[in-house]
Amino acid sequence: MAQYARSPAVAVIRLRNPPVNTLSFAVLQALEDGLEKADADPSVKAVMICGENGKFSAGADIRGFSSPNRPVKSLAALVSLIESSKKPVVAAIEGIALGGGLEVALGCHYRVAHVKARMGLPEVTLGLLPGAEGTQRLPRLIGVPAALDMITTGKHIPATEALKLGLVDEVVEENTVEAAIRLANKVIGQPLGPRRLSLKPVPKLPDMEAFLSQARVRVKKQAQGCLAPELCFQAVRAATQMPFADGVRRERELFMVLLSSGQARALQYAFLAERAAQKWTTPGGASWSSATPQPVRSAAVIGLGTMGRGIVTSLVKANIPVVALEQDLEYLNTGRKAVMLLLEREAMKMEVGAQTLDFHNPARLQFTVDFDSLRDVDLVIEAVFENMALKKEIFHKLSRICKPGALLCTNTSALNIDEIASATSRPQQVIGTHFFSPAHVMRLLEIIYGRHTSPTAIATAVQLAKALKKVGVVVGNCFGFVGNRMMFPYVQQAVFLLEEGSRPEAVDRVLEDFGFKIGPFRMSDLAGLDVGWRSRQGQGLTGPSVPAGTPARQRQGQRYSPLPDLLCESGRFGQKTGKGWYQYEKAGGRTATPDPWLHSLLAQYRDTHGIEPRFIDQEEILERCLFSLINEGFAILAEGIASGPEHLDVIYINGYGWPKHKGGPMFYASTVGLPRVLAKLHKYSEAHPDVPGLQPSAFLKKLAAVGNPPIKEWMSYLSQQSSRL
Ligand SMILES: CCC/C=C/C(=O)SCCNC(=O)CCNC(=O)[C@H](O)C(C)(C)COP(=O)([O-])OP(=O)([O-])OC[C@H]1O[C@@H](n2cnc3c(N)ncnc32)[C@H](O)[C@@H]1OP(=O)([O-])[O-]
Repeated sequence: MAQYARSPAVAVIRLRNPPVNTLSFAVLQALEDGLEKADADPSVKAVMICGENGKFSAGADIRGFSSPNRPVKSLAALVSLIESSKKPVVAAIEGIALGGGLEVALGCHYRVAHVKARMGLPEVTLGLLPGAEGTQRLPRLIGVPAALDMITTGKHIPATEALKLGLVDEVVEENTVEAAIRLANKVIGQPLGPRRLSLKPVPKLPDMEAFLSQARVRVKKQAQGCLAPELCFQAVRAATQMPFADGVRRERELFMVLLSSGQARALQYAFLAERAAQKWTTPGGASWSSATPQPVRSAAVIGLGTMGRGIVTSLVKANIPVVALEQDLEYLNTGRKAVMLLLEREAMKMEVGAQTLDFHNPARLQFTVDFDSLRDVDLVIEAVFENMALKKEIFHKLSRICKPGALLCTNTSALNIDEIASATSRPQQVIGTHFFSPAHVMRLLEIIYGRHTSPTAIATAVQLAKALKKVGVVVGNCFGFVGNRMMFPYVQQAVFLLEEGSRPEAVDRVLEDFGFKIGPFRMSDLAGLDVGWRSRQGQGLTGPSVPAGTPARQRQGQRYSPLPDLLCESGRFGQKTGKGWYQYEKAGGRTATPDPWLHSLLAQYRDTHGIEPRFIDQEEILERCLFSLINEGFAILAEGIASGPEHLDVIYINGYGWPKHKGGPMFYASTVGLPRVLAKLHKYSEAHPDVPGLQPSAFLKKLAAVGNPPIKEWMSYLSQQSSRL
């Protein structure tokens, strides 16, 4: 709703729709009523619009875009109504003015912002454009380069930058509403023509055409398959080429194209999925709504390898004092240098000096080899390499040394949390925190609870993720957890496709064209092929512990490909050795080139094993890789390892480079249609009966059988009994 009040000559209209004052129909209607009332009242000389609870508005309701009654046209009409008011209208921007919220403010004749307010037109990140005439007004106010930047990136800018750009007229540190009322009183009677943005010309550039053509190339490059940035560009270009009314018509046409696109639906789903994933529950009944986190005022990190360094950097950036521990002075010194380098770089990027991050202060960041220094910390993150015996030894020590109540986290990508916790006397405080490399950059944090992990421990880890500006997703304990478990069948299919006739570059191209940042073979080369090799050796799948007489391409009755093992046996570990599935310019090089050596290895391999190579088309590559990954996702949901498909999608978007405009693997499956996914899995599993990853999961079959329900209803078809935990 919008509340109407008076401050003698100024009518005050307050947008009220908690928590972020989205512009629902009711809010728009009340805003319109308020404007009409102010217009009709001769004692009102000016109007001030502000938001309830220190927030102006987060714009249109994202949940409303899929509704047939979406308020697109009425929002644009309302912005015009504000602008055409005969009495001056001032926006008092506190907290946020985003999307339609900022467009309302652009309709106002003046804007006053609080110094801590942020403004932006993030529609592009939702697959849309600012369709309430924002693409036409903003360039008139702040010029084409700045407007194009804001509209095509969707970035939020602070009030101080908004002031420099001319987006707001005043920035205040005290009460914004009072400052806006003061301004409203001051401008009573002044001509409004020059303040109406629709009447202003777009500021000229010396060579607008050249600027626009360069900008278009930049926008296309950054878009990575997303439609919205290009259409945002076209709408802004229209502002430079047409009168306001024609530009608005063009904006509306482009908006409708985007609104009906699958990409907009996927991106809006991804936004809401990220919020849904914060609402964790466990099959044991623990939940975000009842668990309370413990404060984390200090932390320790054990192990300063690649992961540990990134984790220390993240903690320092979040202003949490850290003790960094290594096993001996040599490792400690190497780790310290690397961490300092990372922090220097981060400080430069953040445009704050090392002094603000304060990492030279031993009270903020301390390096040690002494376990006793961990006595008083609130939380420890162990980040040594993946070795169960070593991790158990460390946790045993921690359980003796750390203060009661300290949260004990293990950074692992696959190891059993319960087994690690069994080495302590306090398994309720042990939890998995799976960071992704580089840990100070990647947004995902998989949070893995064990059999005994307490709800408080889970809530504390979730809170930590927030403090680190990461997306924490709570999942159950199983081999590979969610992300890597779904990745296994995907990579397995990619390798089987090579055996059958394809090449790494062909498989990668198909998945990169789909939208992945890198395909499975470039990803393996980047991560290092030796990691999986060691794990397979540990599982007895390769190496000397494989019993004599085991068929080369079979393990426990299932199809197995020794190809990755053969590469490792030749010392090809990927980028770090300059050779893997591709060749690189040097060890540590990053430019992947197809390798004739590998092609001839594949030919020889097929000869040796009597495989007749065949041409494999793009459809088969895509379906076998993606549908086997999705199939595993259904098994994970059925086992209660994750609370919903949104959790899996958030993990894939933020940790595995899944294209956000395709909404995540489970959302993608819902758009393909579950009966089709099922039929394809049936087809491929019939052709490859010895590959369990292609056999459709019972949950997928059930959902297809009940008529392909929408994704938000999937979990209601899961009976409680099927939960494994
Ligand atoms: C008409 C044509 C042109 C106009 C287009 C538009 O305006 S497009 C829109 C352009 N605007 C945007 O893209 C802004 C998108 N929003 C944001 O960027 C952030 O939410 C934030 C910065 C507003 C607050 O961040 P924060 O970390 O403080 O909090 P938080 O993120 O956890 O959110 C709290 C709750 O609010 C909910 N919610 C929030 N916004 C919307 C919304 N617009 N809609 C619906 N719901 C919204 C959110 O789901 C959550 O609900 P839950 O899960 O508790 O039920």
